[in-house]
Amino acid sequence: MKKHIEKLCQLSGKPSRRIIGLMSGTSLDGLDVAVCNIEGSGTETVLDLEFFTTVPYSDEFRNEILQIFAKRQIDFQQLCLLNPFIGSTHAKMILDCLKSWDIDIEHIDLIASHGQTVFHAPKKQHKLPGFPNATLQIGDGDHIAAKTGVITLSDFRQKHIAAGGEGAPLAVYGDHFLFSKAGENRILLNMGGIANFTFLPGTLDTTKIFTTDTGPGNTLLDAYTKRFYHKPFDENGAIAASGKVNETLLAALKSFPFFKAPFPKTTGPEVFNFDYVETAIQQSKLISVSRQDIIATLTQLSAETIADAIKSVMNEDDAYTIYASGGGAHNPVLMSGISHALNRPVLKIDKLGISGDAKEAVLFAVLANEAVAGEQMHFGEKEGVPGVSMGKISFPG
Ligand SMILES: Nc1ncnc2c1ncn2[C@@H]1O[C@H](COP(=O)(O)OP(=O)(O)OP(=O)(O)O)[C@@H](O)[C@H]1O
Ligand SMILES: CC(=O)N[C@H]1[C@@H]2OC[C@@H](O2)[C@@H](O)[C@@H]1O[C@H](C)C(=O)O
Repeated sequence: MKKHIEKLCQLSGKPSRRIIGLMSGTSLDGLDVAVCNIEGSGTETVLDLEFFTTVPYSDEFRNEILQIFAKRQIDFQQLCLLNPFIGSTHAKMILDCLKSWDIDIEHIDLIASHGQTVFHAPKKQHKLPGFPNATLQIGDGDHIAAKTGVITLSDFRQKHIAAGGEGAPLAVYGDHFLFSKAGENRILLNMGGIANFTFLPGTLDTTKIFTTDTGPGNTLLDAYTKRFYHKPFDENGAIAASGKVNETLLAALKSFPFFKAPFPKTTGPEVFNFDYVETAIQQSKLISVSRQDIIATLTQLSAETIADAIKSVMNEDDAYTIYASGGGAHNPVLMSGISHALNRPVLKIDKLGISGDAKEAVLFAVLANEAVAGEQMHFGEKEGVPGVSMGKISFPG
């Protein structure tokens, strides 16, 4: 409708936009909601993170998603129902947040919704000849736009795939626009369910920017902490700290093909799940491993595979600084494991003035800002960072 197109043009021309960024990641812990005021675009982007919270998912809501999450065989009706249900539930969560922050919805320009990843299948993983990289996020943006009355951008990953990428990691764009710094080589490490990092060269040469997933962040730790201790996660790494790394099991876990494949690559809980760990336990022919030793070993697995991935692009004597974000940055055992393996400190991204918990939600606000007001991006021809705008536009009426 013409009035919506006109509104979009007007938003595009504004000096700044107030955008809500939403992320619900592979940990299924809740919906991250970030109210951002964004000026400019590209490397001129200036971000003011006004409000942030994580709205926790109820057990019922999480269990509905878990029925189809990262599974090869599912009930198709469940997938169909969840697409509008997640969209409407996220819309309600946004409206509740705005109420609690005393923000009038009229003062929001755009909503940027990641949706819920339910399956991720890059070619390197599915290996089916003739089929492309694929990923699926649900929680349709039309439901968010219709329920909030705000133009909504969603489903960001499909364009990345259409332009030759694997649909992830997308953090690299926001990382470059917000955190590239002349004179400092930076590694921006995010540890959610899955871990990934962005390398930002201090030369600001965008063709040297690099990003990849590294493998598990917290997903295996969460799964085994729930199984053994009936707790959602290993708070502050306390269980890992009480156990001992089992080197035989660690070696079996690290011998998995994903870790041998070249970078960049992406992955998800489709690969890193109970089956993967149980297979490694059987291969190790261990008679018994205590539950705390399993948690300690899985924590070390995340730490070492993150460090190995960083070592694949950085030499030991290179000068660079690591800034960590995501829930894993709250786990001191994981953080010190990485620091030890790389022989350098791992700082929290909060040092750069942004909450590490908010970073991914902010990213989607930045991507929506780019789609509406950005110029062409140039990251060279290499794999993983196509210079394209992302996000589909849903009008409210
Ligand atoms: N205090 C803490 N101690 C240890 N781990 C923590 C702590 N707080 C959060 N975490 C971990 O962080 C996880 C949530 O991280 P985050 O919200 O960054 O993941 P996500 O965004 O869902 O995942 P992804 O980035 O893979 O999509 C929790 O499930 C838990 O494992
Ligand atoms: C398919 C998908 O949802 N991938 C997520 C997941 O969680 C972490 C890692 O795997 C990353 O590749 C990605 O999310 C972040 C936001 C990204 O695209 O940068």
